[in-house]
Amino acid sequence: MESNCPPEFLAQILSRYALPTPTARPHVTLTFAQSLDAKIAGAGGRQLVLSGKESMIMTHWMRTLHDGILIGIGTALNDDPQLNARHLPPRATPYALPRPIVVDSLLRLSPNCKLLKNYQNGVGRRPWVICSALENTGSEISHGLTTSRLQRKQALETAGAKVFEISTTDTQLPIPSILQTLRGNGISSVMVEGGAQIISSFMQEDVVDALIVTVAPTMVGEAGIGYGFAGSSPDSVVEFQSLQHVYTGVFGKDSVVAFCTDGTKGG
Ligand SMILES: NC(=O)C1=CN([C@@H]2O[C@H](COP(=O)(O)OP(=O)(O)OC[C@H]3O[C@@H](n4cnc5c(N)ncnc54)[C@H](OP(=O)(O)O)[C@@H]3O)[C@@H](O)[C@H]2O)C=CC1
Ligand SMILES: Nc1nc(O)c(N)c(N[C@@H]2O[C@H](COP(=O)(O)O)[C@@H](O)[C@H]2O)n1
Repeated sequence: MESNCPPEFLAQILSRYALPTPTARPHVTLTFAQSLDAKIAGAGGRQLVLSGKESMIMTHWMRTLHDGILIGIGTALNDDPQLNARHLPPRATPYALPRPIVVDSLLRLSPNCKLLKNYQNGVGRRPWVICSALENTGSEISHGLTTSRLQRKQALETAGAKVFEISTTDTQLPIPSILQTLRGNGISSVMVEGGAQIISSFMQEDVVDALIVTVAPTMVGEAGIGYGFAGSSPDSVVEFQSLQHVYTGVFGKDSVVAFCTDGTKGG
């Protein structure tokens, strides 16, 4: 256990994983850092370091608790993240590293990204890429992709990625199918780190067992990137009935608030 994580926080979060894993999907922890005005990135998607040192360590510690860590291709392309636990203090027993999972319908991920470089250098788990089983030529052209779908798949596999194809008729990959694929391939717990569209989709599907939000004392402004919820309107709010507040704490300058389900949903 890391000293940066208060025992009551640990107890609440770890109790989620003591519950039986749902049969149809992994345990899902949705976590991100936001400003006071609920932005997770700057104008045009500029990556912001919102978390201070203490809450960032908490996030890295959380990463080690999960089998997988999932992001959308928007975050992968924008941030080129590593998704490891490098901010944790060194210790004799290596930390468990989560498997990076990128949701990427069209296979836009770069074979030169840090996730693949780290894997090639033996300092990261093999990344998994989840894509659509169907080609979408219109979208591929609009994203300026010049190589064929098969060429992109082969380039990613050559670089070390494992590619999973999911059937979909939608422009986006269905979250339940993604989760089912992960569960079927040995992932019992997944930490979803964003970005904006992925956060919105997971909230929309109501498949979140733990929601852990770092709130930094920062204002980003209206041009910043936030997440949304299609079911909400100016006249109504959407309540997550199954999420109960379990912890609020101070990590350096940030507040971290955690909600968990009672473990009865998920099938
Ligand atoms: N503060 C924080 O904690 C964090 C901030 N960020 C920030 O978020 C921003 C990126 O967010 P965003 O651009 O929204 O990108 P996302 O990382 O949310 O990826 C979105 C893309 O994922 C693909 N996708 C496929 N299926 C789905 C689905 N069911 N739901 C949602 N997306 C799906 C789509 O691309 P396609 O159709 O090509 O498959 C979509 O455009 C960056 O600026 C980053 O810095 C990111 C993480 C955490
Ligand atoms: N917890 C947290 N705080 C912030 O301020 C952030 N910007 C993020 N971003 C997420 O972390 C990823 C970067 O991870 P690495 O440092 O490369 O390991 C980034 O892509 C977002 O998913 N998170």
